Amino acid sequence: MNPVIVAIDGPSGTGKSSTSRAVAAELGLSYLDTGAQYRAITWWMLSNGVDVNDPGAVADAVDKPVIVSGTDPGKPAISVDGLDASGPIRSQEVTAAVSAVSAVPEVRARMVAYQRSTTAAAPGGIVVEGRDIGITVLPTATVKIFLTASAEARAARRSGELNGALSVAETQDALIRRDAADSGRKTSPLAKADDAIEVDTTTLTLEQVVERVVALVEEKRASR
Ligand SMILES: Nc1ncnc2c1ncn2[C@@H]1O[C@H](COP(=O)(O)OP(=O)(O)OP(=O)(O)O)[C@@H](O)[C@H]1O
Ligand SMILES: Nc1ccn([C@@H]2O[C@H](COP(=O)(O)O)[C@@H](O)[C@H]2O)c(=O)n1
Repeated sequence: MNPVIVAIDGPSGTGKSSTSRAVAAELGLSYLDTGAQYRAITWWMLSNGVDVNDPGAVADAVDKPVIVSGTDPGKPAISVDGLDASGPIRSQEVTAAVSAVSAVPEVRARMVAYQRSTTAAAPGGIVVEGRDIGITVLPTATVKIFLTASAEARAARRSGELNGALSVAETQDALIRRDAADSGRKTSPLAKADDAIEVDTTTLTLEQVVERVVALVEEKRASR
């Protein structure tokens, strides 16, 4: 039987990473965080003096960094040129620049090829999370989920994580700006696939979301 491939997309802060890791762990699947890859290439561009607002300069440098993603849901890992990048890719500087870098078509082409080869190399199946997985990266995924949540709920969740570095209102503005950039770009924008199942997480606990997604995957597995 073909391996189970689960695509989880949605706007920022809807719970994609937390849900995807827990679902993969529960079902014994691999896990791929594609947002971490776009963050990693952005971190490399910033660290190497590339103007992230110049698409030509970003495209010229696209093949230079060596980015390697781990696929163990219990131990998410990402390295750039052999260095652990899991901390620096979460900085505010990277978060503010990532939408500009990820809009560059050459960046997307490189990342999508890597995401597809990682999926093909996961014999037991995989959960892949991002913005364009269901439509562009893995259009034949076994199950497609699109997570949503109100802007207020997402901002409250995120600002709790940032230990007060930004107010809830500032966090909400930043999330809305990033979603607008990600939804508005020409190449492979953030969007829900027609055959994706939408799960609104606003009033659900993480455990409830995981339970729902696991049930949807099990249902699909049983009907194959
Ligand atoms: N259903 C939920 N209820 C409450 N908090 C949640 C829920 N799901 C996730 N969270 C919390 O919200 C925060 C954001 O979750 P997570 O990083 O999984 O979202 P994301 O969609 O991957 O975000 P981004 O796209 O910005 O990387 C985390 O602190 C997480 O623990
Ligand atoms: N499939 C994807 C995944 C992510 N992006 C871009 O990366 C940014 C960071 O993603 P996080 O999930 O870590 O917040 C996101 O804002 C997008 O710009 C993407 O383009 N495609």
